Amino acid sequence: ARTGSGGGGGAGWSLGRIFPWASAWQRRAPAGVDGRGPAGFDGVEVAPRTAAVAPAPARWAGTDEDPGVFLTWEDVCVMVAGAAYGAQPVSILSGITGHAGPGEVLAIMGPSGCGKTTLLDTLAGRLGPGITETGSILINGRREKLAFGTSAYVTQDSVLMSTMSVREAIYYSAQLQLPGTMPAAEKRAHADAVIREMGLGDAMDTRIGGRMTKGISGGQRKRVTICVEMLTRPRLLFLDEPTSGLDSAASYHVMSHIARVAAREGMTVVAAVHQPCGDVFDLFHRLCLLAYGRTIFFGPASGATQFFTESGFPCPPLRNPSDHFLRTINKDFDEEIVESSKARRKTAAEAIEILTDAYQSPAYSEKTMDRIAEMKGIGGAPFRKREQASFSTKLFVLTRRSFVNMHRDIGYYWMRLGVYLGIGICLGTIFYQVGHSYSSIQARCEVIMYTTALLTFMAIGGFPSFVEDVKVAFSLPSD
Ligand SMILES: Nc1ncnc2c1ncn2[C@@H]1O[C@H](COP(=O)(O)OP(=O)(O)OP(=O)(O)O)[C@@H](O)[C@H]1O
Repeated sequence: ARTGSGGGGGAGWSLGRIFPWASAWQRRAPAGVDGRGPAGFDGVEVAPRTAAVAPAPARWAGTDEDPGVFLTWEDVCVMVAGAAYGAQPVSILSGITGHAGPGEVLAIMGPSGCGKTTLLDTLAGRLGPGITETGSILINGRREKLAFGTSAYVTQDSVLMSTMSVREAIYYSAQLQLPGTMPAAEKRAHADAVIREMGLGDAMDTRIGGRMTKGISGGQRKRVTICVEMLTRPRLLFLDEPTSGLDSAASYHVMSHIARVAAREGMTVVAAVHQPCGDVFDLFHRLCLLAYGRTIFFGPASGATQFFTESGFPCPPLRNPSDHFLRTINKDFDEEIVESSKARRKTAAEAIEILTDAYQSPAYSEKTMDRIAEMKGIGGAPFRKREQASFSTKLFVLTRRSFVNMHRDIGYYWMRLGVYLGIGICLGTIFYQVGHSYSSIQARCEVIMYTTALLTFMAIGGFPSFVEDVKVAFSLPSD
């Protein structure tokens, strides 16, 4: 199997050669981790969390200068203005507290609409206008806006250029995001490795496609988006529904790869996940379970089952624990009655109250607060902006990509070319041999006016492509 981007020793090239900033990580990583490199996606068996993704300290030992990203948030509340004019603001999140550290995967779970994406957006500093937040969100104990290349966000809806192939989409991103000093061949090798790690080897040359043209599947699109964001090996990675649209095997391989990279390189991963299967759930180090904007549970993922059992909602035998958690706390469907070990069966609304109160007990919430206090004392130097492509490289790559995109888009380029030719022939024949008399001055002015007006109006036809370009530009990590 081909080794991955951080493969190190066993690979023909090393992470340190590609990412100068990563050499220190590589040196620190234990031989067993480094020498192996991430297994390919295709059919390679990956051991569960206990073996393949050990807790962070075993893999990642930060230094004073580079302790990794310790993200803490306390009492985070998010309010959004009501839809009607003058309506009261609506609370989306209230009093959310938690933490995530290097080498760990934190899963945010909860019923649909509970506030998972809002929490991710809040932590990533991406809340839109009209939404207000309160509370304290700190990185290594200080307020810090992470510099370019330090954090990445995989959104729920992937924004990709429909005319590009998988390989091209990732190559162009690699050219834009990776350091200008890195040779083009290494960028390509790194992009190829990341593509294979995500199990996209067979779809490399397939067109991404969009609404009008069929291309890769929804699950493959998701993986392409993850590839694009993981190219720079960010220190903090936010993932919104990384496994949506994937079958259980693909979900497991994608998440296990992310967890392995996190453990090896000290990456902090915060992922909003809908309905993980048992194997995927086992990959999570920590779980933040939300219901209707409130915390139901925050702590080691392996401790959630015990928490539910102690609170009177044991997981029935042969049921996936994550299914059990979500069924217990989903009150969208009134008829749902959850099974409780206590005498009376409970409604989901009652279950949520019981679990929320149970989580406030010192055994659970105080542990979280203690860990947050520890993380706030980590300190370390602010994260430096990572090197990226030069202005001239960006200009060249973006111009080239734009031309490739335009000439492949029949509606944008070829049809308009046909229309221009038609208009040219019409105007040419109408105003053929207008002569040089005084009356021809008027005819010449008309030609200029028609040509200018038509060119202006025809330019509007390019607007949809421009909008697509803008979306892609905004989805890329900003400088
Ligand atoms: N800008 C907004 N204006 C009004 N309500 C909003 C806004 N953003 C989010 N909400 C509401 O906040 C709640 C949480 O939304 P969010 O997208 O965070 O949920 P989610 O848990 O990610 O859902 P899903 O799993 O279905 O993606 C929802 O009820 C949603 O309707």
